[in-house]
Amino acid sequence: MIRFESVAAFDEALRSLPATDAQACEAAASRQAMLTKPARSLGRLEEIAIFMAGWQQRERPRIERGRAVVFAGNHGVVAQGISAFPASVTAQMVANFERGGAAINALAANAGLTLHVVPLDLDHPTEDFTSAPAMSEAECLHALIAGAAAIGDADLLVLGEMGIGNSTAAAALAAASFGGEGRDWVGPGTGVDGAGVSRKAAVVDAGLSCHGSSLDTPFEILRRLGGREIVAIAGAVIAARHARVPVVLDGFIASAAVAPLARAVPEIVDHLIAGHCSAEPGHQRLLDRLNLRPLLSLDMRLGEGSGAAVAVGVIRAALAAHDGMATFAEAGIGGG
Ligand SMILES: O=C(O)c1ccc[n+]([C@@H]2O[C@H](COP(=O)([O-])O)[C@@H](O)[C@H]2O)c1
Ligand SMILES: Cc1cc2nc[nH]c2cc1C
Repeated sequence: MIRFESVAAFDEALRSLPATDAQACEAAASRQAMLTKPARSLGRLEEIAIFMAGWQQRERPRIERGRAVVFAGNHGVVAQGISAFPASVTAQMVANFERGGAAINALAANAGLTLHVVPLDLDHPTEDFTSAPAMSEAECLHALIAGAAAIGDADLLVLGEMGIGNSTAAAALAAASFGGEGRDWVGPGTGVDGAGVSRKAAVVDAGLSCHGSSLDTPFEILRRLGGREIVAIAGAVIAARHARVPVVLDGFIASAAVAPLARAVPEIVDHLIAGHCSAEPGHQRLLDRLNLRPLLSLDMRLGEGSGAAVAVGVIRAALAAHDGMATFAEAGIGGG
């Protein structure tokens, strides 16, 4: 279990990532080649089965302990008028998750996932990143630890978030990690109008200029511009990697949590699947920078793990074909 007891421990965890199991990948690829279908005719379903085999270290991967985790956090930058909703909605939606009434409750159940909701100090929003670091070092480490602790004993992990204002923080993380200005990464989020989108761009630019050359390590980018739920996703991604647990990322904000990590260590994405491409305009660009190809593109822009949970249905389909199909030899079919 990864500890994140210090910034040095975080850096060490990020720089000592295990690789996929090449033997299990080879075994799964050989099995795919023997199944009763023209070579590669199941397209990305074949790649998914091989990906899952590598991380689960077995020729026939399974999803028996699929787990969705939704982290929630509040953001000081909401004071800048950058969301269509007030910060109070974060806690109200957490209560909705706990009562079972949100989209992710229905979609996690539909995908055969247990759902775990992790509210992170909602009564204490982060600082407004246009004038101060969003978090202290201790607060950022605490959020990383909460993320790592939430992975449980999953054999597939879905990561999502809830946090009014976090599409602005996500845009700032993307810009700090991959370059560009606020306007290259912002979008409507929960539904602000054109003037709101321009305000978001100015807020991101103000954050970038406030923190300037201090945005030089993954930890400092997360700490200065992120939020607790975003940092927790980063912690969960690193912890899952050390436990060799494949991860399905949700939308723009979940992807932005990985951006500071990927800038420094591009292979952090090797155990990640982008569940979908959200309608937030920066998401496709961000996925391109992360070198991730989304499974679905359904014009969703909800967050809370919803798009990733829908994508689990595709992953289950890939494993069902991989495990259940007959080989040419078993079926007595020649010429394959
Ligand atoms: O996942 C996405 O791509 C996505 C796109 C837009 C909005 N959201 C959700 O909406 C909230 C952030 O939007 P905003 O406008 O408050 O910054 C947060 O709770 C996210 O889960 C999520
Ligand atoms: C209602 C609502 C639900 C959400 N789920 C994730 N982000 C959200 C933002 C709002 C506003």
